[in-house]
Amino acid sequence: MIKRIGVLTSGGDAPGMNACIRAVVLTASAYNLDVVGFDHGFNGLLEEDYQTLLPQHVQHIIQHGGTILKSARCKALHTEQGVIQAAAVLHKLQLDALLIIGGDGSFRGALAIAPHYRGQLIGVPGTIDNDVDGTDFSIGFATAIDTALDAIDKIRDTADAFERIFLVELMGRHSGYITLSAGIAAGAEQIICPEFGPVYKNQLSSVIGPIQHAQLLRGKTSYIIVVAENSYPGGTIALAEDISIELGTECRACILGHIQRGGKPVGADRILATKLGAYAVEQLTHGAHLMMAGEINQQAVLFPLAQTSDKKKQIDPYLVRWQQQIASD
Ligand SMILES: Nc1ncnc2c1ncn2[C@@H]1O[C@H](COP(=O)(O)OP(=O)(O)O)[C@@H](O)[C@H]1O
Ligand SMILES: O=P(O)(O)OC[C@H]1O[C@](O)(COP(=O)(O)O)[C@@H](O)[C@@H]1O
Repeated sequence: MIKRIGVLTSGGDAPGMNACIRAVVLTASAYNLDVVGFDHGFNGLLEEDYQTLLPQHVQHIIQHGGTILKSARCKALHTEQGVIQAAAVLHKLQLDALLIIGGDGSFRGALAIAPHYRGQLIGVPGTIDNDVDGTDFSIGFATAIDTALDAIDKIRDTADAFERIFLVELMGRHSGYITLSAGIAAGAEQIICPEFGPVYKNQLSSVIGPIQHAQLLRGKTSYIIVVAENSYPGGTIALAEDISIELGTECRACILGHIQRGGKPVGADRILATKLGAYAVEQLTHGAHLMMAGEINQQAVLFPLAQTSDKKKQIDPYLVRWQQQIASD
């Protein structure tokens, strides 16, 4: 029988985290559980920076981006002393469980605390990157795609008007999910992301060839390349400069950056966040431990936290093939 649970948001914030906190608090209240919210991710846990969360505290937050609990990365949790301290605080506050809304890094943090903690640990995937195994989508991904699309569509207007080549850099530290999805939905002519193989300096033929082909044989005037961050030595601005030199044509870069993390969550993220937040609390009452609450084929499922970090989550191979063989031709 659990009575008190803690909740925190950790790592890159994602639109829909507030909707998830709301679902956690409302569901916990329905099961007569007390909820304590830690501020600033694991930092709040280590520093005992927390607040009691009641249903009235989560009123009208479902539509807001960011997170009312704040998010952060926490260096101290990478140390043995840090994880022991985290477990000690959980025991001190008599918390029977901790619910972590974050990405695979945050779940590694939970796994590090586990050997020292007597209570239950459960994760809910919240990251725009959608790079967590064990769930079709993570909270925030759908909104980030729409935000990126809004920007890329606007860039298309000016690219068309000036007949320019544009590089648009999108987020995703280790995964091309955002880049592939936004690139497909925007009708980008070319996509550069880790899963498509590396692009090396001074070996730009794989990038330049398709541009020339599109210009000469297809009469393309504007040309948009979406690029995942960290895809090129020196970054996307350097890539734009190198392409300009090779082609002898102006090529501009636009770094979308943290704009992708903000904004009102779209409906799909609010629904996913509500479902997974509620499901995670219910599963805690059934004893779930070291699990992530994910969604596969529209079904809420539990998935071992230890396997969420495998970084093997595949981007859609059908869309990859279509993009490489048909759209980039
Ligand atoms: N191996 C680890 N051991 C302990 N804590 C970790 C570990 N990996 C990540 N964390 C904690 O989780 C936090 C968030 O992880 P990060 O990878 O930055 O974001 P995300 O959870 O969105 O993937 C880190 O700042 C750190 O506090
Ligand atoms: O805001 P920061 O610390 O610069 O981090 C940027 C990174 O965070 C993200 O937005 C989200 O990543 P996580 O959810 O894994 O933390 C990445 O796409 C990006 O590389």
